[in-house]
Amino acid sequence: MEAKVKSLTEVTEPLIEINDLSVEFQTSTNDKVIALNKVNLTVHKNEFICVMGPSGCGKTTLLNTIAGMQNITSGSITIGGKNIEKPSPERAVVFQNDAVFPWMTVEENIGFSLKMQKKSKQEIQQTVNQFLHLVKLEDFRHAWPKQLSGGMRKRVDIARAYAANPKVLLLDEPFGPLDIMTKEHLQEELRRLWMQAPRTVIFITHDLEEALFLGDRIVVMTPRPGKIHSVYKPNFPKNRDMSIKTSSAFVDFRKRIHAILKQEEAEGSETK
Ligand SMILES: Nc1ncnc2c1ncn2[C@@H]1O[C@H](COP(=O)(O)OP(=O)(O)OP(=O)(O)O)[C@@H](O)[C@H]1O
Repeated sequence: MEAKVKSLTEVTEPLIEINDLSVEFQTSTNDKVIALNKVNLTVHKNEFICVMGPSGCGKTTLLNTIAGMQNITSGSITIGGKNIEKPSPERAVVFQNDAVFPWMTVEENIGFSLKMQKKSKQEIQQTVNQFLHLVKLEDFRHAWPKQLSGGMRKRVDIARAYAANPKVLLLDEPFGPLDIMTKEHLQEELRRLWMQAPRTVIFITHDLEEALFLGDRIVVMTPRPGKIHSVYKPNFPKNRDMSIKTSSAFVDFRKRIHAILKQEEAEGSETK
C-alpha cells in the first residue's frame, strides 16, 4: 500500500508495479545490508515520478532494480505485467555522469541506440532531427562532446536515452554536478521535453525543489532500510516554468516535505 497519497485525481493505466520489493547486500565482512525493505509502489503510464530521501536510503538501488541491473531478494517488479529479469532497451538509464561517447558527434550519439536496433537510415535521421530540435542542439549536430558545455552534454545524454524510444526513463541525479542556473534551465527543458514526448519517468534527486518542480508525484523514502514514507501529488500546472517556485502552493509543499526529511534525518542519527 502506498502511504498518504495526496489528492490523486487522475487515474491512468498502471505500468510499473513494485510489490513488497526487498533488496539485501552481503558485505565483504559477510554482514547483511538491507537496502530496500518491502517497498510498494505503482507508477502509471507517462507519469513523472521523483524519488527523494536521505543518503543511503536505497534510491539508487531502487532505480537499478527497475533497470534490471540489480537482483531482487524478495518481492517483484513488473512492467506491463511482465517481471523484470535483466536490463532492456525498454528502460533507458541516465546517470549523474553523462554516458556520451567522446568519439561520436552529437548526432551520432543520439542515433547510436537506433543504429543498434538496426533501424533504417531514414528513420534514424528523422528521430535524430526530432530530438536535436527538442533539446535545441540543431546547430551542434556535428560537434564533438569535448566542444560542449556540461549542460549541453547532459542534453545530448537525455536525447540519446529518449531517442531509443524506451517505455521508461530512469534518471539517477542527472543534474547533480551542474551549477544552479544550468540545473534550472535543464529542469525546464526536461519538463518541456516530457510534455512534448510523454514517457514514464522515474527521477532520483536529493534536491527537494527539483523534485517538486519536475514530478507529478514525489515519493519520500525513509532512512535505511529503505521503505516508502509518503507519496505526494502536488497538482501543479502540467505546463510549468520556474515561476511556480515562488507560488504559495509550492512554498507550502516545500516546507512540509522539508520538515519530514529533517525529522527522518534526526531519527536516523538517533539510531546510529
Ligand atoms: N553493492 C553493495 N554492497 C553492499 N552494500 C551496498 C551496495 N550497494 C549499496 N549498498 C548499501 O545499500 C544502501 C542503499 O544504497 P543506495 O546507493 O541505493 O542509497 P541512495 O539512497 O541512492 O544513496 P545516495 O543518496 O547517497 O546516493 C546503502 O547503505 C549502501 O551502502
